[in-house]
Amino acid sequence: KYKQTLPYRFTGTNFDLPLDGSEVTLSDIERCYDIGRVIGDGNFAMVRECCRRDNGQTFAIKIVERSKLIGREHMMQNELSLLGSLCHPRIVRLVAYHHTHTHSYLVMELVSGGDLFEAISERGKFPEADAGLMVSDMSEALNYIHCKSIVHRDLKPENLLHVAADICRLKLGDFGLAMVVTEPVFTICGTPTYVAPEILCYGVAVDVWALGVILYILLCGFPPFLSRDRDQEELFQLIKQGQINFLSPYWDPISEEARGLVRALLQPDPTVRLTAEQTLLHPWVKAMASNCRQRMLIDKTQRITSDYKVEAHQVQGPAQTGTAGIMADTKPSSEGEITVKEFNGTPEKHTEMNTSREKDEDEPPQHQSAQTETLVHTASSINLNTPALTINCLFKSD
Ligand SMILES: Nc1ncnc2c1ncn2[C@@H]1O[C@H](COP(=O)(O)OP(=O)(O)OP(=O)(O)O)[C@@H](O)[C@H]1O
Repeated sequence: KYKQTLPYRFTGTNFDLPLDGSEVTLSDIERCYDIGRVIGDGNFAMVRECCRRDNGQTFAIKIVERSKLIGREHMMQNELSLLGSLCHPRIVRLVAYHHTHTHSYLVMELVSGGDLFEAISERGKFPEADAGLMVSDMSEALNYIHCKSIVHRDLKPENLLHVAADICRLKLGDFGLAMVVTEPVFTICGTPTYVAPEILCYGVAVDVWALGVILYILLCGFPPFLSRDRDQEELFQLIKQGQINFLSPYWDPISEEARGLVRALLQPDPTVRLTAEQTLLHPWVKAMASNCRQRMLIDKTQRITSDYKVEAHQVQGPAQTGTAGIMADTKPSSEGEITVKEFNGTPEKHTEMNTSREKDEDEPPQHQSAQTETLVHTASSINLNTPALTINCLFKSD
C-alpha cells in the first residue's frame, strides 16, 4: 500500500534496508540508523534526529505509530506519495521510508532551526524585512505545489521549519493533509485559526489565506481572528465576516504596504485573493525579502571576519589584531515587546480537544491563544451557522 517512488535513494554500501516499502523489524532500523533526541512531535508522530550508521549523515526521522492512524491512513499515504514526489529548496525533502509491523519511519532532510511556532512564541513578532523574506519563502513553496495542483491544507507555523543558520529562511513540511485538487473540495480540514472562509468548498486559495493569517501574526504577534471565549463557532463567524482590524498601538509602526498585502491575502473572495505567484511578485515582499537577504549577507560576512580575527589572534597574538571597527554590532535588533504567550487551544464543549505547547504566562487581552489544532471533517456533517457545532479536532499529543 505504501510503495512509492522517491526521488532519492540511499547508496551506502552496508545500508541494506529494503527501499520498496516492504516490512522490516525495529532492529533492522536500529542497525542502520542511530536514532537520537526528540526534535518535535505532532498529533500522530514523534520526530527524532537520526544518523545513518554507515556514512554518518544526519536526518530527521518521523516515527508514526500506525494504530494512531486508523481511519486516517490516507494521511500517511499523502505524505509518502505527495512529499516523496516533491523536490524544492523550500520544501522538506523525504529521502526514505520504512515500515515495521507497528510503526512507519519517514526519513527526511533535517531542518534543524526549530519551527516557526517556537520562534513566534520566543520572539513575539518580527521586523517587516524578516516577515517579508518568510512570506517570500512560503509563497515559493506554495507556488511550486499549487502549480502541481497540490493544496497543503494545513499551512501553520508548526509546519514551517527554520533553516538553522538563517532564522528567516523557512521550509514547508507535514504534507499529511495535502491532496491533489482537480475540482472543488468539500472536506473540512485544517486548523481553526488558519482556516479560510470558503471552508465548505475550496481549492488551493485556502493556503494563501493561511499565509495571510501567518503574515498578520508575524507582524504583530497575535492572530487576526480570535474568539474571546475560544469558541470555534464564533471564530468561524469572524473569519467569514472577514473584518480585519489593525489594532493600535500594535499596528501603528507597520507600513501601509504590509497592511495592503495582509488585506489582499485575507480577501474573503478566493477568486479575488492573491495567488502564491502574485504574492511572490508583490512589491513589498520583493523589497523586504531583498533587504533581509542583504542584511543576512552582511551579518554572515561580519561573522566570518570576526571568526578570522579570533583565529588570527590565537595564531599571531593580540598585537597583530588591533584593527578596530571591522566587527560591527551584529546583535539582532531588539523587537518582540509583545509575546505570543500561548498558542494553545482549550478543550471545548463540542470537540475532542487536547493540545500541547501550552504556555503558562498571562497575555495582553488581545492575545488570546490561536487555535492551532488540526481538524478534519466532512462538509456534510458541519454547518458553520449551527449553534451545536460539532467538530472532531485532532490535537498535538503531549
Ligand atoms: N524534517 C524535520 N526536521 C526538523 N524538525 C522536524 C522535521 N519534521 C518535523 N519536525 C518537527 O516535528 C514536529 C512535528 O512534525 P509533523 O508536523 O510532521 O508531525 P505530525 O504528527 O504530522 O503533525 P500534525 O499534528 O500537525 O499532524 C514539527 O512541528 C517540527 O517541529
